[in-house]
Amino acid sequence: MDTITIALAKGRTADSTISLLEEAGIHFPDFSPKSRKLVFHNNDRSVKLIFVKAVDVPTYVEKGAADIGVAGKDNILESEADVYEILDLKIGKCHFAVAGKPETRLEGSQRLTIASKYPTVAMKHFQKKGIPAETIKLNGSVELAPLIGLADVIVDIVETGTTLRENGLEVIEEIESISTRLIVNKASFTTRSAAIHELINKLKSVMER
Ligand SMILES: Nc1ncnc2c1ncn2[C@@H]1O[C@H](COP(=O)(O)OP(=O)(O)OP(=O)(O)O)[C@@H](O)[C@H]1O
Ligand SMILES: O=P(O)(O)OC[C@H]1O[C@H](OP(=O)(O)OP(=O)(O)O)[C@H](O)[C@@H]1O
Repeated sequence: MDTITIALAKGRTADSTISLLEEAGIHFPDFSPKSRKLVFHNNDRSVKLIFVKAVDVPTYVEKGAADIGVAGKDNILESEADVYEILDLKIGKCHFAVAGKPETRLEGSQRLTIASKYPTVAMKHFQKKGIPAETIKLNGSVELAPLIGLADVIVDIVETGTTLRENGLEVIEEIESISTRLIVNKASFTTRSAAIHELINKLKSVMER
């Protein structure tokens, strides 16, 4: 039997994604949220689940190491991976925003320095606005950058707004909504069409409930 490989983001969206797959009738008996195991099979071994860093999911799918991926729209946009985005799983909801100190103005600046875990998204956004900008890539705690003068503003994920608020920052501009998406490798979409569509349809019917 042909096995479909799904790359799933470790981290905060993993448990909800597993629950969704279980609701769709795809069970992983060995899975436990605390486990350090990275590879799981479903009961009939038709689906293999691999756990990868959230940021790496689009790469695994683009390169064909996984047929399907479950990743945040943030990482899909940042990677610019050449994959099909098929389904919005409506989990991990948040949005991209430009944020900074309350007095910060974007317009009229000579050249903005933007700190972000998402430099490609940030640069594209400011290019579209016609505002000269340079990016500094950070890997976390991005909210620190405007506070200590490393950058004028940040482009980051905002969910509840707590992290911004507790650091005296504000949303200056919302960029776009983020949620977890199902992506598919372009070759697999053709060569494994039946198995992939079966899985997509199972997930769709759970989403419609
Ligand atoms: N505060 C948040 N609220 C809701 N969804 C979020 C939030 N932060 C991130 N996400 C979504 O969840 C996905 C996984 O986030 P998670 O924090 O687990 O991974 P990460 O940002 O790569 O962190 P780490 O570097 O610690 O592994 C992100 O790609 C994004 O789509
Ligand atoms: O609006 P909120 O609900 O406060 O959520 C937003 C925060 O969550 C994410 O950080 P994460 O927890 O992944 O930490 P890190 O990127 O700083 O490591 C994001 O980068 C923000 O800092």
